[in-house]
Amino acid sequence: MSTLSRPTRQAVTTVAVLDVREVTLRFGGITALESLSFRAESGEICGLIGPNGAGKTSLFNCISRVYQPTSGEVLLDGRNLLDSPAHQVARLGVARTFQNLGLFPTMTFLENTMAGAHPHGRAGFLRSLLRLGVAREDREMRAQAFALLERLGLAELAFEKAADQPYGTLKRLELARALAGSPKLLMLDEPAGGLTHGEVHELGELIRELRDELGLTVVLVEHHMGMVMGISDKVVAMSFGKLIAEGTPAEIQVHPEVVTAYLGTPA
Ligand SMILES: Nc1ncnc2c1ncn2[C@@H]1O[C@H](COP(=O)(O)OP(=O)(O)OP(=O)(O)O)[C@@H](O)[C@H]1O
Repeated sequence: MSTLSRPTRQAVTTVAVLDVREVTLRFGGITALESLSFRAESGEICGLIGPNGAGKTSLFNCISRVYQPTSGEVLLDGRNLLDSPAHQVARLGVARTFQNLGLFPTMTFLENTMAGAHPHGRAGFLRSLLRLGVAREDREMRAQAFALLERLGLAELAFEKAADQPYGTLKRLELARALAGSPKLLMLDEPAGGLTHGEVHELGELIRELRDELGLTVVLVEHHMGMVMGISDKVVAMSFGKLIAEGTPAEIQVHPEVVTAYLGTPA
């Protein structure tokens, strides 16, 4: 009989894709975020809710390095994002959309989408100057951008300018632009804002499908409760810069502190 002992089960320590640790953000006398912590696990859609001024956008801005937290850490796959300069965050795998559409109106759908892929350009500055390898990379980027537009049902608009297109269409284009950077973490800032009821439902479905197809982890800031509760695996609720509750959509909807934060009175 073998003397080898049975393999012991190793302790499994999971590293969250996004791990926000005790983040505090102050603007002079205003505390926008106070010692806020939460995790988004791999493949999770994590909804972030809270009344106006709760600090949701400030938190987004800390994760995407627009703001420098006063203290705390923001880890992406275990690596502190705050150690990296803002311009490297996209390259590390973080992409975001904006409340007020961060698109270039005079550029075509294809060009706008390709703009999201630039952080991954491998040609390098010197090679770019010498035009070495740039043409091939450009072709690859165009093909990838076109495939994304196709996936989002925008292929027929590839050579149209973004200006004057319907808002719902531009929201999809912004999603294409964010995905062009091949992110692991996709941060969506009020994607349902300004959309019709039907468009919100479609967008929710699309976000879930893209999460599955591309293996994304998604953080979703949204006031549209139907969308948040419909597609999130987990919901994090904030009020006055603090986390007040964390749980499944069903748990959060009846959480007394969440109800109080929204209604202003205890449930
Ligand atoms: N650049 C800034 N300078 C000063 N105060 C700021 C700044 N950005 C945000 N704040 C303050 O921080 C707090 C949180 O604001 P934030 O915009 O993050 O909230 P929010 O939850 O995203 O709100 P909304 O749902 O209305 O977008 C507010 O009191 C806001 O006034």
